[in-house]
Amino acid sequence: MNNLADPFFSVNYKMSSLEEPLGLQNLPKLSINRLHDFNSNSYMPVLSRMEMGSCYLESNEESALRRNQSDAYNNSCNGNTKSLNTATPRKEDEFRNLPYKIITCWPQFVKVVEVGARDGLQNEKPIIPTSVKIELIKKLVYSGLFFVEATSFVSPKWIPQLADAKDVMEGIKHINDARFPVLTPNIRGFKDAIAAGAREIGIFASASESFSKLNINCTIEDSLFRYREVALAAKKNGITIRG
Ligand SMILES: CC(C)(COP(=O)([O-])OP(=O)([O-])OC[C@H]1O[C@@H](n2cnc3c(N)ncnc32)[C@H](O)[C@@H]1OP(=O)([O-])[O-])[C@@H](O)C(=O)NCCC(=O)NCCSC(=O)C[C@@](C)(O)CC(=O)[O-]
Repeated sequence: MNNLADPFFSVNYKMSSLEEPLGLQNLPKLSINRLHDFNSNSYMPVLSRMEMGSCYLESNEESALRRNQSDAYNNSCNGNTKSLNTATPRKEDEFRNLPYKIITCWPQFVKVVEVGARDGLQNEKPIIPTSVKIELIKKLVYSGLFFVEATSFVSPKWIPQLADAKDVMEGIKHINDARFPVLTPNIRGFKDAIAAGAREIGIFASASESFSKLNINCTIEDSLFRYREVALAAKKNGITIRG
Protein backbone atom coordinates (compact mmCIF):
# COMPACT_ATOMS: atom_id res chain seq x y z
CA MET A 1 0.00 0.00 0.00
CA ASN A 2 1.39 3.37 -0.92
CA ASN A 3 1.25 5.84 1.98
CA LEU A 4 -0.42 8.46 -0.18
CA ALA A 5 -3.18 6.00 -1.07
CA ASP A 6 -3.86 5.36 2.61
CA PRO A 7 -6.77 7.50 3.89
CA PHE A 8 -4.76 7.98 7.07
CA PHE A 9 -2.17 9.96 5.16
CA SER A 10 -4.44 11.63 2.66
CA VAL A 11 -5.59 14.39 5.01
CA ASN A 12 -5.35 17.95 3.73
CA TYR A 13 -1.59 17.81 3.62
CA LYS A 14 0.17 20.65 1.84
CA MET A 15 3.91 21.14 1.51
CA SER A 16 5.12 24.60 2.40
CA SER A 17 8.20 26.56 1.36
CA LEU A 18 10.42 28.40 3.80
CA GLU A 19 8.86 31.68 2.67
CA GLU A 20 5.42 30.35 3.43
CA PRO A 21 5.66 28.57 6.80
CA LEU A 22 3.08 25.86 7.36
CA GLY A 23 0.55 27.08 9.94
CA LEU A 24 -0.12 24.79 12.87
CA GLN A 25 -3.78 24.66 11.89
CA ASN A 26 -2.75 22.95 8.63
CA LEU A 27 -0.86 20.08 10.22
CA PRO A 28 -2.31 16.60 9.68
CA LYS A 29 -4.42 15.54 12.65
CA LEU A 30 -3.13 12.32 14.22
CA SER A 31 -5.23 10.56 16.83
CA ILE A 32 -3.34 8.86 19.66
CA ASN A 33 -4.91 5.49 18.76
CA ARG A 34 -3.72 5.72 15.17
CA LEU A 35 -0.25 6.70 16.38
CA HIS A 36 -0.22 3.62 18.62
CA ASP A 37 -1.16 1.48 15.62
CA PHE A 38 1.85 2.85 13.81
CA ASN A 39 4.21 2.17 16.70
CA SER A 40 7.37 0.55 15.25
CA ASN A 41 6.92 -2.43 17.60
CA SER A 42 3.52 -3.26 16.12
CA TYR A 43 4.36 -2.91 12.44
CA MET A 44 7.30 -3.75 10.24
CA PRO A 45 8.22 -2.76 6.69
CA VAL A 46 8.02 -5.30 3.88
CA LEU A 47 11.23 -5.03 1.91
CA SER A 48 9.78 -6.47 -1.28
CA ARG A 49 7.10 -3.78 -1.26
CA MET A 50 9.22 -0.71 -0.76
CA GLU A 51 9.11 2.09 -3.29
CA MET A 52 10.75 5.46 -3.52
CA GLY A 53 9.59 7.45 -0.51
CA SER A 54 7.02 4.92 0.70
CA CYS A 55 6.92 1.47 2.15
CA TYR A 56 4.27 -1.06 3.02
CA LEU A 57 3.90 -1.76 6.73
CA GLU A 58 2.40 -4.96 8.08
CA SER A 59 1.50 -5.98 11.60
CA ASN A 60 3.47 -8.66 13.44
CA GLU A 61 0.56 -11.09 13.00
CA GLU A 62 0.42 -10.44 9.26
CA SER A 63 4.18 -10.85 9.10
CA ALA A 64 4.13 -14.20 10.93
CA LEU A 65 1.29 -15.45 8.70
CA ARG A 66 3.05 -14.38 5.51
CA ARG A 67 6.35 -15.96 6.57
CA ASN A 68 4.64 -19.22 7.53
CA GLN A 69 2.89 -19.31 4.16
CA SER A 70 6.14 -18.57 2.35
CA ASP A 71 8.06 -21.19 4.39
CA ALA A 72 5.32 -23.77 3.81
CA TYR A 73 5.46 -23.05 0.09
CA ASN A 74 9.27 -23.31 -0.03
CA ASN A 75 9.26 -26.49 2.05
CA SER A 76 6.66 -28.11 -0.15
CA CYS A 77 8.75 -27.24 -3.22
CA ASN A 78 11.80 -28.83 -1.58
CA GLY A 79 9.82 -31.83 -0.35
CA ASN A 80 10.80 -30.81 3.17
CA THR A 81 8.32 -31.80 5.87
CA LYS A 82 10.39 -30.56 8.85
CA SER A 83 8.54 -28.47 11.45
CA LEU A 84 8.68 -24.78 10.55
CA ASN A 85 9.35 -23.65 14.09
CA THR A 86 12.65 -25.51 14.37
CA ALA A 87 14.09 -24.09 11.14
CA THR A 88 17.08 -21.76 11.64
CA PRO A 89 16.63 -18.23 10.19
CA ARG A 90 17.53 -18.13 6.51
CA LYS A 91 19.75 -15.46 4.99
CA GLU A 92 16.83 -14.00 3.04
CA ASP A 93 14.75 -13.77 6.25
CA GLU A 94 17.58 -11.93 7.96
CA PHE A 95 17.83 -9.61 4.98
CA ARG A 96 14.06 -9.09 4.91
CA ASN A 97 14.10 -8.19 8.61
CA LEU A 98 16.96 -5.73 8.24
CA PRO A 99 14.78 -2.59 7.83
CA TYR A 100 12.78 -3.67 10.89
CA LYS A 101 16.00 -4.03 12.89
CA ILE A 102 17.13 -0.59 11.74
CA ILE A 103 13.81 1.00 12.72
CA THR A 104 13.77 -0.59 16.17
CA CYS A 105 17.39 0.46 16.75
CA TRP A 106 16.66 4.13 16.15
CA PRO A 107 17.67 6.36 19.05
CA GLN A 108 14.96 6.94 21.60
CA PHE A 109 15.56 10.69 21.77
CA VAL A 110 17.17 13.58 19.89
CA LYS A 111 19.49 15.97 21.72
CA VAL A 112 19.19 19.54 20.53
CA VAL A 113 22.16 21.80 21.30
CA GLU A 114 21.53 25.47 20.65
CA VAL A 115 24.77 27.10 19.45
CA GLY A 116 23.61 30.60 18.55
CA ALA A 117 25.24 32.34 21.49
CA ARG A 118 28.60 30.90 20.43
CA ASP A 119 28.50 30.02 16.73
CA GLY A 120 26.22 32.92 15.89
CA LEU A 121 27.94 35.65 17.88
CA GLN A 122 31.48 34.62 16.86
CA ASN A 123 30.53 35.68 13.34
CA GLU A 124 29.21 39.13 14.26
CA LYS A 125 31.53 41.94 13.15
CA PRO A 126 30.90 44.24 16.11
CA ILE A 127 31.78 42.88 19.54
CA ILE A 128 28.50 42.19 21.34
CA PRO A 129 28.51 43.40 24.98
CA THR A 130 28.77 40.62 27.58
CA SER A 131 25.48 41.69 29.22
CA VAL A 132 23.64 41.24 25.90
CA LYS A 133 25.13 37.76 25.47
CA ILE A 134 24.01 36.79 28.98
CA GLU A 135 20.53 38.11 28.27
CA LEU A 136 20.39 36.14 25.02
CA ILE A 137 21.43 32.93 26.78
CA LYS A 138 18.78 33.49 29.47
CA LYS A 139 16.11 33.95 26.83
CA LEU A 140 17.22 30.81 24.99
CA VAL A 141 16.92 28.82 28.23
CA TYR A 142 13.55 30.36 29.10
CA SER A 143 12.31 29.46 25.62
CA GLY A 144 12.70 25.82 26.68
CA LEU A 145 16.17 24.91 25.38
CA PHE A 146 18.14 22.72 27.77
CA PHE A 147 21.58 22.61 26.10
CA VAL A 148 22.81 26.08 25.23
CA GLU A 149 26.40 26.35 24.03
CA ALA A 150 27.46 29.48 25.86
CA THR A 151 30.86 30.48 24.48
CA SER A 152 34.33 29.26 23.45
CA PHE A 153 37.58 29.17 25.37
CA VAL A 154 39.65 29.93 22.29
CA SER A 155 42.41 32.40 21.55
CA PRO A 156 41.06 35.98 21.66
CA LYS A 157 43.51 36.79 18.87
CA TRP A 158 41.61 34.35 16.65
CA ILE A 159 38.08 35.03 17.87
CA PRO A 160 37.97 38.42 19.62
CA GLN A 161 34.16 38.26 19.69
CA LEU A 162 34.33 35.60 22.43
CA ALA A 163 37.18 37.03 24.49
CA ASP A 164 34.74 37.51 27.38
CA ALA A 165 34.13 33.76 27.83
CA LYS A 166 34.96 33.81 31.55
CA ASP A 167 32.57 36.71 32.23
CA VAL A 168 29.76 35.08 30.24
CA MET A 169 30.13 31.93 32.34
CA GLU A 170 30.07 34.04 35.49
CA GLY A 171 26.88 35.75 34.34
CA ILE A 172 24.97 32.52 33.73
CA LYS A 173 26.20 30.39 36.62
CA HIS A 174 23.02 31.01 38.64
CA ILE A 175 20.74 29.70 35.86
CA ASN A 176 19.41 26.28 36.80
CA ASP A 177 17.60 23.74 34.64
CA ALA A 178 20.01 24.08 31.72
CA ARG A 179 23.43 22.92 30.65
CA PHE A 180 26.03 25.23 29.13
CA PRO A 181 28.63 23.43 27.01
CA VAL A 182 31.59 25.46 25.77
CA LEU A 183 34.08 24.88 22.96
CA THR A 184 37.65 24.07 23.89
CA PRO A 185 40.23 23.78 21.08
CA ASN A 186 43.14 22.68 23.30
CA ILE A 187 44.17 21.84 26.85
CA ARG A 188 44.68 25.53 27.67
CA GLY A 189 41.06 26.22 26.69
CA PHE A 190 39.92 23.18 28.66
CA LYS A 191 41.65 24.35 31.84
CA ASP A 192 40.24 27.87 31.49
CA ALA A 193 36.77 26.47 30.87
CA ILE A 194 36.86 24.28 33.98
CA ALA A 195 38.17 27.18 36.06
CA ALA A 196 35.22 29.24 34.80
CA GLY A 197 32.75 26.57 35.94
CA ALA A 198 32.06 24.64 32.70
CA ARG A 199 30.84 21.07 33.20
CA GLU A 200 30.44 20.15 29.55
CA ILE A 201 32.76 20.81 26.63
CA GLY A 202 32.73 20.58 22.86
CA ILE A 203 35.75 19.66 20.76
CA PHE A 204 35.84 20.37 17.04
CA ALA A 205 38.06 18.94 14.33
CA SER A 206 37.97 19.36 10.57
CA ALA A 207 37.61 16.85 7.77
CA SER A 208 39.93 18.81 5.46
CA GLU A 209 43.53 19.84 6.04
CA SER A 210 42.93 23.35 4.71
CA PHE A 211 40.00 24.03 7.03
CA SER A 212 41.86 22.56 9.99
CA LYS A 213 44.75 24.93 9.34
CA LEU A 214 42.47 27.93 8.89
CA ASN A 215 40.34 27.16 11.92
CA ILE A 216 42.71 25.84 14.57
CA ASN A 217 46.11 26.35 12.94
CA CYS A 218 47.17 22.71 12.86
CA THR A 219 46.91 19.52 10.80
CA ILE A 220 44.08 17.05 11.29
CA GLU A 221 46.52 14.61 12.88
CA ASP A 222 47.79 17.24 15.33
CA SER A 223 44.22 18.22 16.18
CA LEU A 224 43.34 14.62 17.01
CA PHE A 225 46.42 14.45 19.22
CA ARG A 226 45.34 17.65 21.02
CA TYR A 227 41.81 16.38 21.48
CA ARG A 228 43.05 13.14 22.93
CA GLU A 229 44.72 15.19 25.65
CA VAL A 230 41.55 17.23 26.19
CA ALA A 231 39.32 14.14 26.19
CA LEU A 232 41.51 12.34 28.72
CA ALA A 233 41.50 15.39 30.99
CA ALA A 234 37.72 15.70 30.64
CA LYS A 235 37.24 12.03 31.49
CA LYS A 236 39.45 12.40 34.54
CA ASN A 237 37.41 15.39 35.73
CA GLY A 238 33.98 13.86 34.99
CA ILE A 239 33.27 16.43 32.28
CA THR A 240 30.86 15.57 29.47
CA ILE A 241 32.33 15.85 25.96
CA ARG A 242 30.59 16.41 22.64
CA GLY A 243 32.51 16.26 19.37
C1 LIG B 1 43.47 26.61 18.60
C2 LIG B 1 44.16 27.94 18.63
C3 LIG B 1 44.22 28.47 20.05
C4 LIG B 1 45.55 27.74 18.12
O1 LIG B 1 46.14 29.02 17.86
P1 LIG B 1 47.71 29.18 17.72
O2 LIG B 1 47.96 30.60 17.39
O3 LIG B 1 48.24 28.14 16.79
O4 LIG B 1 48.12 28.80 19.22
P2 LIG B 1 49.44 28.91 20.00
O5 LIG B 1 49.50 27.70 20.89
O6 LIG B 1 50.61 29.20 19.10
O7 LIG B 1 49.18 30.19 20.93
C5 LIG B 1 49.07 31.49 20.40
C6 LIG B 1 48.52 32.39 21.47
O8 LIG B 1 47.20 32.01 21.78
C7 LIG B 1 47.10 31.70 23.17
N1 LIG B 1 46.17 30.60 23.32
C8 LIG B 1 46.32 29.34 22.91
N2 LIG B 1 45.25 28.64 23.19
C9 LIG B 1 44.39 29.47 23.83
C10 LIG B 1 43.11 29.31 24.38
N3 LIG B 1 42.46 28.15 24.35
N4 LIG B 1 42.53 30.36 24.94
C11 LIG B 1 43.15 31.55 25.00
N5 LIG B 1 44.37 31.76 24.47
C12 LIG B 1 44.99 30.73 23.92
C13 LIG B 1 48.52 31.35 23.59
O9 LIG B 1 48.68 31.54 24.98
C14 LIG B 1 49.31 32.30 22.77
O10 LIG B 1 49.25 33.57 23.38
P3 LIG B 1 50.47 34.60 23.27
O11 LIG B 1 51.65 33.90 23.89
O12 LIG B 1 50.69 34.89 21.82
O13 LIG B 1 50.00 35.79 24.04
C15 LIG B 1 43.46 28.97 17.72
O14 LIG B 1 43.58 28.56 16.40
C16 LIG B 1 42.04 29.14 18.07
O15 LIG B 1 41.71 29.64 19.14
N6 LIG B 1 41.13 28.75 17.18
C17 LIG B 1 39.71 28.81 17.44
C18 LIG B 1 38.96 28.94 16.19
C19 LIG B 1 37.52 28.92 16.45
O16 LIG B 1 37.04 29.12 17.54
N7 LIG B 1 36.78 28.66 15.38
C20 LIG B 1 35.39 28.64 15.44
C21 LIG B 1 34.88 27.41 16.11
S1 LIG B 1 34.73 26.00 15.08
C22 LIG B 1 33.35 26.29 14.21
O17 LIG B 1 32.82 27.34 14.21
C23 LIG B 1 32.77 25.13 13.53
C24 LIG B 1 31.63 24.58 14.39
C25 LIG B 1 32.19 23.84 15.59
O18 LIG B 1 30.85 25.65 14.84
C26 LIG B 1 30.79 23.70 13.57
C27 LIG B 1 29.52 23.37 14.24
O19 LIG B 1 29.12 23.96 15.26
O20 LIG B 1 28.87 22.51 13.72
